[in-house]
Amino acid sequence: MSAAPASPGPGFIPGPALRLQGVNLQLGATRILQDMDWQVNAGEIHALVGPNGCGKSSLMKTVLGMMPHTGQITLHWPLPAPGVLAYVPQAIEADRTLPMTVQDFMGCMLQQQRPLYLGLRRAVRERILQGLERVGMAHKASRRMGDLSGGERQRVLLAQSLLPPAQFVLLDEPMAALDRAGMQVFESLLAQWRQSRATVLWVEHDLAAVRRLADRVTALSRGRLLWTREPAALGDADMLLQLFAHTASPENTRPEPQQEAA
Ligand SMILES: Nc1ncnc2c1ncn2[C@@H]1O[C@H](COP(=O)(O)OP(=O)(O)OP(=O)(O)O)[C@@H](O)[C@H]1O
Repeated sequence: MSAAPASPGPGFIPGPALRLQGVNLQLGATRILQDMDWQVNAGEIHALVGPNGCGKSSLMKTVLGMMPHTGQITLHWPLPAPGVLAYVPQAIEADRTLPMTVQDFMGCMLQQQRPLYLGLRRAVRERILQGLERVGMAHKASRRMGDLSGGERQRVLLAQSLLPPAQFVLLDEPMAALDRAGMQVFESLLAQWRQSRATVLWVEHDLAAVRRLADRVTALSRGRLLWTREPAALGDADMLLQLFAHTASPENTRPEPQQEAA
């Protein structure tokens, strides 16, 4: 069962609705996304599921405008001025030798109006610490990014998505490296986004979590949209078999090489 939507808090700007029409993405000879017509409602937590390599992250990057797609992608913001978008990528690599602390990283994300080597303004530093506090990472603010564990890095990625508060949130496997306490933190963030009526697009492999926490779920297979349903549909064994029995890879548009004659 999906969690019952909490009533929105006062003063929140709701998130946008998202619409894709005839979206295709081809990189080199590989068709990554094919003929995507899809809609995400304003203010819903919408999960994207499917086998490895089926195109979930590519779809998310396409929505973010990071991919050379064809077709139309529209965000219907409820206010005349666009709001804030937050993105938690699947992973970031941090060079251990790079002297960039967690606090510096958060400062870059906040785009304060002066170079980092001049230091963070006190007000910015306080906001950063509040964000890190929210994910249990305030005590690591002075650690180098390259020295963090995978789960710690994931928590910092979640922290940067909180500043400033966003109305459209894109999460690519945000629970992948989290321990049990980290998962609870993530669930509380989801509840916060729900409360503020943010639109959340959430790529996830943990189908039990999706069933429990999402409002709707879309399944992808080999770069195509398979279905959009209520999360309870994930309890249907036949549906899951249909989804995961497929091989994951998108289609290669190049013809297979011919066997040479003996
Ligand atoms: N830059 C690229 N050039 C060519 N192919 C790419 C590129 N980026 C991704 N792909 C291919 O696109 C397909 C979809 O990748 P994508 O990362 O979107 O899958 P995914 O569903 O998010 O997988 P996972 O669950 O493993 O994270 C994969 O087969 C991948 O190899």
